Amino acid sequence: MQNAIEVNNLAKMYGETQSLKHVSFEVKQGEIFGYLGPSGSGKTTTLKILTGQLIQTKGDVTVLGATDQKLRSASFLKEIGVMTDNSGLYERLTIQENLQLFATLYEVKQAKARISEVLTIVGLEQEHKKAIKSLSKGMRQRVILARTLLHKPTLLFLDEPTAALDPASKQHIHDGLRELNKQGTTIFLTTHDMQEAQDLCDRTAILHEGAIVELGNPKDICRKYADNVIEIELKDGTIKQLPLSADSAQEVYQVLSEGKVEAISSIEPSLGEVFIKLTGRKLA
Ligand SMILES: Nc1ncnc2c1ncn2[C@@H]1O[C@H](COP(=O)(O)OP(=O)(O)OP(=O)(O)O)[C@@H](O)[C@H]1O
Repeated sequence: MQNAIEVNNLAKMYGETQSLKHVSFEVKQGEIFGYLGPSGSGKTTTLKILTGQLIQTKGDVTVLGATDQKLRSASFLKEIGVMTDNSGLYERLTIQENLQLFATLYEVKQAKARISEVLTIVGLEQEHKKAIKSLSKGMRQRVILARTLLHKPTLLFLDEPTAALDPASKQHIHDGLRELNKQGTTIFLTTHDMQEAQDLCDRTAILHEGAIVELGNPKDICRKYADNVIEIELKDGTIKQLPLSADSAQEVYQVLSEGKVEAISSIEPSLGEVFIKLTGRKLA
């Protein structure tokens, strides 16, 4: 199957500032791909190049088979959905009226039914009569996501979709994204929230100062940086750390057969800890 996104040796200069350096990765059809990095690492720059809003200095980008000028064509824009923090909602109108307006603009067929579908995906079907001005930040974000979905994009770009949202609102957005993904939508999302990446993404790229420093499944990345140590918690509260090797087998067998074990776990760093290890930088 053709990849949804292919990026080869991508570089971007803003005057003298190099914001991307030789970035290469691909996103498979049907994946949720997380593009992680701290502020200023180049996430938005990449997203803008992939969605035809910015032209790269060097390198090749193919999105849904489109390259160069085609990334700015109407037919390409119909295939993708782009969600940024730029709201553009009409404050005095209701959720339903806002979506109706955008459905007309996008020439969405059977708009009423589609609006009902997207509201169900974001969990706002009961709230459709509420005015935008009465909504919380999290609910507004869900309306923006619903608007992004109206024209049934097969590939969705999300720029920090849950930044500054409370945990319950984050959860609603995550549930909506999982549902969309289940229906076949490929999702590319930027975030500096490592927990979000760990919970949601099939694969993630970690970006640092314009370069990818790690790429893979979040669990595999964490395992790669694990210290290969297992921790045994005994019923008397003692904690033993043993190397994950054949030499530890006898000791593990002994405590297990004596019925002393409360829990055995492997010690793996979180994605956030891996990031700090790789770059020496903390995330927000
Ligand atoms: N229009 C611009 N002109 C000059 N420099 C820019 C411009 N846009 C971005 N940059 C620089 O390029 C680098 C990458 O910026 P970018 O916005 O892509 O990072 P980011 O990872 O999305 O950050 P954030 O999480 O804060 O949005 C930064 O050093 C930034 O200052």
